[in-house]
Amino acid sequence: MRLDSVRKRFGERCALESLSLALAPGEVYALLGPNGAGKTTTLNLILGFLRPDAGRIEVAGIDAVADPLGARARIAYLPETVMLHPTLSAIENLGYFALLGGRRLDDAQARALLNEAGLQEEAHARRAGGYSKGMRQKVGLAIALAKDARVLLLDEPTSGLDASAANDLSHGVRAAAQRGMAVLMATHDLYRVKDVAQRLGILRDGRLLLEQRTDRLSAAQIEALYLEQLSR
Ligand SMILES: Nc1ncnc2c1ncn2[C@@H]1O[C@H](COP(=O)(O)OP(=O)(O)OP(=O)(O)O)[C@@H](O)[C@H]1O
Repeated sequence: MRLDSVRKRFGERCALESLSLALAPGEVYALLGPNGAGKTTTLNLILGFLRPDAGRIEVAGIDAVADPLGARARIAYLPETVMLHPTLSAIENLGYFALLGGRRLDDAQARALLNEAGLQEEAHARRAGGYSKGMRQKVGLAIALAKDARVLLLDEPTSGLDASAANDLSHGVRAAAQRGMAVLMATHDLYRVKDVAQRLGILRDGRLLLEQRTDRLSAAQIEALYLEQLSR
């Protein structure tokens, strides 16, 4: 997936100014930035919910501006808040949403995906109405994995989750990358970036200030780098 010199304005306000990003299959990229930096706008442009004013967006070789539906068919998306049918179980929710996407799952396939996304076995057949936010996010990730997409987009996937749920979800995100998906994750969770992502980018006022590999950085160094960039 790649973005080349993408610009997006809302009236006078410039949400993105010449943003270029390239992600390889199997790579997890953490997009960091303060509120209003342009992270959600970036995801909405890739999803085709917004049109750029300038620049190119390519998803799995498809021009996402000219063919947003074609691109979206190759994208799985996990929003910050996952909506599930409260009276259906995780297995039933997953089966329902996978079917909407054209894929019929049997019970074993559904359970395997829920395990991969980190949802504990005892919750698989329970009604989703009683789930915590972390459990709903995990079902959302399983739904995303079921789509067999080339690109996975996540918007603040661990916001509001406890450490254990956030850790399980991070594990599921890595599993998605191991399947060969290019994963772009907008996040404020600086301490988890190193565990999940191979690269990070820091966005502020619609500009990418810095891109860096995470392997040689500690979590504390990532936080220091972030704060230093934002104080400039
Ligand atoms: N539909 C819209 N109409 C007008 N302005 C918008 C719209 N969507 C976003 N913006 C503006 O564009 C800028 C980028 O917003 P965006 O939501 O992409 O930031 P963000 O990095 O996702 O922030 P957060 O961390 O709070 O989710 C902000 O200044 C925002 O007010």
